Amino acid sequence: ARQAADELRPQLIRWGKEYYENDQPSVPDAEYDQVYNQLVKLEEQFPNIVTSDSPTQQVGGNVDSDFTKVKHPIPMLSLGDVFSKEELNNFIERLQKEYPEDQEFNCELKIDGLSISLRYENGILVQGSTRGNGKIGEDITKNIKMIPSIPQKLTRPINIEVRGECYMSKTEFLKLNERRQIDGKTTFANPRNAAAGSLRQLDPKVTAERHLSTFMYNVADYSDLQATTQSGMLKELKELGFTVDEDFQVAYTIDEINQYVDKYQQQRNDLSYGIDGIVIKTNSLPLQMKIGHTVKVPKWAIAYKFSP
Ligand SMILES: COc1nc2nc(N)nc(N)c2nc1C
Repeated sequence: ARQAADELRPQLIRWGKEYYENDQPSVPDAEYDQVYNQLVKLEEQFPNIVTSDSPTQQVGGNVDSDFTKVKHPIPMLSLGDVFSKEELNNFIERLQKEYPEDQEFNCELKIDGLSISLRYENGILVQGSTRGNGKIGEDITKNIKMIPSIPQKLTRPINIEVRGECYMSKTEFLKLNERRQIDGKTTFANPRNAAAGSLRQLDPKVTAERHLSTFMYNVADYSDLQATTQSGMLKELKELGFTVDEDFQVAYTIDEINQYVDKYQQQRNDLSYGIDGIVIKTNSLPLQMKIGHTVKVPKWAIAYKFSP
């Protein structure tokens, strides 16, 4: 097992660097996920083979030296993921076994973009950053200001840190790659890499011409919000001026969750942007706080990943 893990780890670290730092991965996400989960299972079986540099011990991503660094006051976590309905059901059942009061879930589309964090003081946008390694991100404030869907000023003068996904629509992606082909440049493998490459630009003018979009879905510090549920928080973010993916839906049973998953598994190709799965979250915000998170992921949320 140790020998197997010693082979998997460096490969995942190399792939991780390609994906997070150069936005040009050499393998499809599904292959990375599959090898990553092999390592997770090995480490679960033989905990003593876990090393501190193992990709399972840190949120992916690094910080490019060209950008000013930003320390996230509240770490930006990633999400645990499952790849089958059976695993999804197990996750929900385990959660409800530990927290019987957890009977209401918010189902959301998992946009295939890159995570960003936006900080507002008295309702004014003061900083935008990438997730980086979860604790330290890159300051991309100048680029963030070039994205039309990101409000420079909120409808209420509050202090808030909002997290979400920056993505490129399928049509923008195709147009960009066509242009790059004509200019004899390399093309992007998928919209996620195109969005990452466009956002992590040193020249904000380049970001401006890439027509990026955003959906905000989480709040790091929601002390100034009235909402007490995830679904209510999304509505409040919309009122504040953010763009929110309106496809979210509250579910009260595992069947309703599965119906939502099936619905968007079918509609996936008709959406104007790429999604790589569904995120199911405990809807009660106080309960989210009570359930908490591991060093890497919230324990009140799970990502159901679509097979490619
Ligand atoms: C609570 O943390 C998260 N929530 C999310 N929600 C949606 N809808 N999509 C995501 N990609 C996402 N990612 C993270 C880390």
